Amino acid sequence: MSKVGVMVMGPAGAGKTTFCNSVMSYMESQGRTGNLVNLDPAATAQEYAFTIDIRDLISLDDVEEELKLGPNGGLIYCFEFLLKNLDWLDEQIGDYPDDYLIFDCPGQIELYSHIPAMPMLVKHIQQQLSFNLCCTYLIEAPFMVDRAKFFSGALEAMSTMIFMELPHLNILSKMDLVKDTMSRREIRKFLCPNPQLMEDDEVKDDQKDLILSNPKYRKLSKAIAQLVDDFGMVQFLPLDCSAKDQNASVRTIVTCIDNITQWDENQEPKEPEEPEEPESDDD
Ligand SMILES: Nc1nc2c(ncn2[C@@H]2O[C@H](COP(=O)(O)OP(=O)(O)OP(=O)(O)O)[C@@H](O)[C@H]2O)c(=O)[nH]1
Repeated sequence: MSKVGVMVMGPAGAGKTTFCNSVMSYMESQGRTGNLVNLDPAATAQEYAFTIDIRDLISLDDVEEELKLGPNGGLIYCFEFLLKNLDWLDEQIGDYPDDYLIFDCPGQIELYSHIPAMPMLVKHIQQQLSFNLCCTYLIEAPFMVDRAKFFSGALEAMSTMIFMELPHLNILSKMDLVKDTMSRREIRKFLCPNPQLMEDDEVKDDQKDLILSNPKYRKLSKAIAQLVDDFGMVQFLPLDCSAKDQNASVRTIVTCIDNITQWDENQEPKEPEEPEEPESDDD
């Protein structure tokens, strides 16, 4: 039996909730059971019901109203409140020998870059609740319309990977929206990119002034591309949740998650080890 958790992270509107629903639908089609955990205190209604919902503990609306905080300050307050009430989360998660939790996270990227609440939560779920966790980081494919933006997105994903210290999968979401602006062949280069990509980038009209007046621009972009490549983490998996056969789109991703988290439905639960008898002084 396995306890597996998938943290679904990424900027606002990247398609995290849609992806969570697609994973649930795929798992259903495979006769598997997953549970959705909503960690977004500002979430709205969605397709699959949340099994665990942070809004049952605290909601952003209440925090904004009672403490007069804005949406970002309110979100951070909600996470700090959750960290002070981890026994609530423990109780909600329960102590099942076998569990597959999909955590739908908020879209504020400061949670993934420097605010310690999210890594602290991750450590608690890993260490106190014994879940094998992995992070999926979604970035919208249509934003990657040029290579400089692509590498900037890759840096953002890399920063999350370093901050969370979790096995990490990058996902290019909304692949269906790419076909109007860039051919599929073009975007496929980004799935497994290398610094050479910066060499043959077209200079777009609206960037010409910037580039011509600042020759350091491309040099800097190339240096960043090299850095991302040196880290060797820049592979992206494509995702298209609008596809008729959504299951096909998430199958590869779920298989990767299963491999990373060592999910195994057939594994027998381990017998708890007998504590060793302390040696008697008489011996
Ligand atoms: N065309 C297309 N649209 C998508 C896809 N995935 C999500 N969307 C749309 O993108 C919008 C945002 O999707 P969400 O799943 O709510 O994104 P999110 O990352 O959870 O958003 P926040 O919770 O606000 O951060 C919605 O209108 C979705 O229908 C996709 O694969 N293709």
